[in-house]
Amino acid sequence: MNNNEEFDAVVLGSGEGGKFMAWHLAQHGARVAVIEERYVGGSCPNIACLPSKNILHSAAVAHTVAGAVAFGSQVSQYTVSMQAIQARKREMVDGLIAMHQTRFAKTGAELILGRGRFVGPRVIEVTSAEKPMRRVTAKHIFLDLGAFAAMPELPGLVDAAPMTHVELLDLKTTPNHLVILGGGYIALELAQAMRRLGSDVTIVERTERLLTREDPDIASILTQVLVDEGIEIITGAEIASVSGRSGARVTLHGKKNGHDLAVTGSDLLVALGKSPNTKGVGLDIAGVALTGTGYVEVNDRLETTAPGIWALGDCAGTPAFTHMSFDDFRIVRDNLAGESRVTTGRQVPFCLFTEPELARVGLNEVEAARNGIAYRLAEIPAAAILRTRSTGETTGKLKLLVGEDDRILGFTALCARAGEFLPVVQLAMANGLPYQAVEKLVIAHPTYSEGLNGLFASAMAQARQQPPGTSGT
Ligand SMILES: Cc1cc2nc3c(=O)[nH]c(=O)nc-3n(C[C@H](O)[C@H](O)[C@H](O)COP(=O)(O)OP(=O)(O)OC[C@H]3O[C@@H](n4cnc5c(N)ncnc54)[C@H](O)[C@@H]3O)c2cc1C
Ligand SMILES: NC(=O)c1ccc[n+]([C@@H]2O[C@H](COP(=O)([O-])OP(=O)(O)OC[C@H]3O[C@@H](n4cnc5c(N)ncnc54)[C@H](O)[C@@H]3O)[C@@H](O)[C@H]2O)c1
Repeated sequence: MNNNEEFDAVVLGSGEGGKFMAWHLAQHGARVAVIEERYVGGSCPNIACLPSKNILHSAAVAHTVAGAVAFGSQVSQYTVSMQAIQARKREMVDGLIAMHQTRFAKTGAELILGRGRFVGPRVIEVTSAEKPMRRVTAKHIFLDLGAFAAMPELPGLVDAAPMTHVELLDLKTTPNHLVILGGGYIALELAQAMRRLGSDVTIVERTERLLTREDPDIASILTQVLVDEGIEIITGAEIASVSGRSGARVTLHGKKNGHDLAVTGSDLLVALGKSPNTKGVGLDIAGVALTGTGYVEVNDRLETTAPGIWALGDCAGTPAFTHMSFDDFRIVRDNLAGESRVTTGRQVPFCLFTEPELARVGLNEVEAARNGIAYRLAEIPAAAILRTRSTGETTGKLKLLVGEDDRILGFTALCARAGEFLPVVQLAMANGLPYQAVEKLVIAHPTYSEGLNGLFASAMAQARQQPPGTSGT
């Protein structure tokens, strides 16, 4: 006789994919438990997407106030209160947690707060400081363990007590001079926000330019925007050690172009990508294999090496976006219902929430060239979107890659509200529509997405003059 509590399904980690799986199964009558160590609803609402966008918005407001005179409003004096910014963010996060708790209660999925660890092939032990230990078991187990900020083994880094995004998003005061190690998503979004909130900011990136996966023209426009806002950007930096302490005075030491480099600031944020939360979970006991980089090994149906155990989201090596973890849920849900859905070939749209935003789906020029794919290129400046003339947001451009068969290969938007352009293009791509279908849409004037008419019309005009494969191939 054992004390294992028997469920139909157990979800380990309450992130995006996991919570939707739990709610879905519970709504359909299954007895479901969700084990969550710390963040009800996962990292997105607590310490990642939404808190960061909340603070980015406060920073955008500060930026608007600072530049109000250009819009005809004279603001004689303003101050930024990080305390007030944090209070607004906290209120949002508390509301999101309450929303999640309500949904757990409504669906009947039991939320068990504590850390889960396999102690048998299908048995998970849940421990917490407050509650007695529990052991749960189920026929179906879903892993949604997420990831944490990667920390390289640099001499002096641990002693410098650097911030990750978690601490930075909880700051009660603005740093005098924030140094950011890494120049990816987190760095660019938070560099612009903290600069707008009053900090000096230096980005220190290893590659030769920012945004190496994006086309050079796109990367260079956004880089210039950040520089114009007063952000110092050091690329091609090989950092070897760290001295001092974040919160007081901290220095990165290394080389750039063979010369010594030392970057000193008051505070250090490390934003060098993520590592999966797969250690100490007893996955070996469950028969769940890991990849060489520590992610849960899954096939393209998101099945792990242990029968009856699936993995979703960041921990499964899914592109690290909330919407991709959500799509993992839909794939597993449909496969459980007898469909045959795979992750291979799905769209991976993304949006970097700087101002202007950078959004993309499908190929850009760099990738098309790398893969030897013939394309026609159309592009228009953001200033051709007439709405941007009225708001003063004329920086950026839109780019469209069209294949030999007139299908859309990829779309990049660097402009105000860029992320909002994606679904229309995605729908056309997903349904294999020729690009002319988007050109024919009647789009309300003067919306930002009216720019799609201009971009796609430009592709048609070029097609008349230029046969496919002559641009960029
Ligand atoms: C600062 C920042 C901003 C971001 N902004 C965006 C954005 O704008 N758009 C976007 O799409 N993506 C964004 N992301 C990425 C996005 O947050 C992640 O890709 C997404 O949250 C991953 O979701 P997930 O389902 O994999 O798991 P998570 O949301 O990471 O959830 C995993 C959960 O599992 C729990 N857990 C782990 N191990 C255990 C255990 N042993 N026992 C119990 N519980 C456990 C964790 O506490 C966590 O709550 C951002 C990330 C960061 C850091
Ligand atoms: N808007 C969004 O969707 C959004 C926002 C934030 C984060 N995220 C997700 O979170 C993930 C993690 O974000 P991130 O910014 O930590 O990672 P990232 O992978 O986006 O960027 C890491 C950067 O660090 C650089 N780097 C690596 N090692 C270095 C070193 N030793 N010295 C200097 N630079 C170095 C890399 O070249 C890269 O530019 C992202 O990949 C993304 O999927 C998404």
